Amino acid sequence: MITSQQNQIHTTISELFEDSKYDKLKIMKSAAKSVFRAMQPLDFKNAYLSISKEQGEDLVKLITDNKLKNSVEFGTSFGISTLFLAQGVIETGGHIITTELIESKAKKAIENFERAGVSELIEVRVGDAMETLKNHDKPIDLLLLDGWKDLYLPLFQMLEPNFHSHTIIYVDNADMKETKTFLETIGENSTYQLQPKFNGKVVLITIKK
Ligand SMILES: C[S@@+](CC[C@H](N)C(=O)[O-])C[C@H]1O[C@@H](n2cnc3c(N)ncnc32)[C@H](O)[C@@H]1O
Repeated sequence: MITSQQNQIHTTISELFEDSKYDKLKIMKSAAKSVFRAMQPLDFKNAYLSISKEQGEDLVKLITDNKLKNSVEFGTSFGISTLFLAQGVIETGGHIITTELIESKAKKAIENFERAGVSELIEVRVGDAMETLKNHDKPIDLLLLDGWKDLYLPLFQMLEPNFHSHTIIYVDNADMKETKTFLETIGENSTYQLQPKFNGKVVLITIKK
């Protein structure tokens, strides 16, 4: 049963990666439009901006190796990373809360989760993560940060009461300027340890034992 479900997820992920090959062009067009102002999520309403296949496979391993169940994701986009999370939590008996600001993206992601047969594992919250996750009061085993970088710190601080000794925070785009500032702040806190991966594109934050 799990195998056929895994195949269905795998097929959907492959189709989405195929569709995402036009992302570079879309990103360039959006960047050109926003020369005179900071780029905003809406500028990328048609772009996947997804994690790589290698990162996704690594996330699945991280979940299964550490038996992570309760996952929270900031930044769903069209759902590629969420589907990798689903591949992991199917094995551990867990589930996912994911949140996306742009309604049309969330809608498409929900369709993709249905197509992959994993809707029952995923709760999609549409809106600003600072609102949709505001009253979260359940233990978080895995937090995936992959939304707008200026929110990494406030969101981390807001969700911190839900962390426990085995929580893993997966920080994507760790090499971006704003993320580096966030990581410097977290690095000053003796509670946490930071482990770079993928040549610094990703950093894992864990609780010091
Ligand atoms: C890098 S993309 C996420 C890619 C996705 N995790 C993947 O790998 O397939 C970032 C997403 O975060 C969303 N986002 C930006 N600000 C947000 C906010 N305040 N709350 C929720 N989502 C937000 C953007 O609309 C965008 O779709």
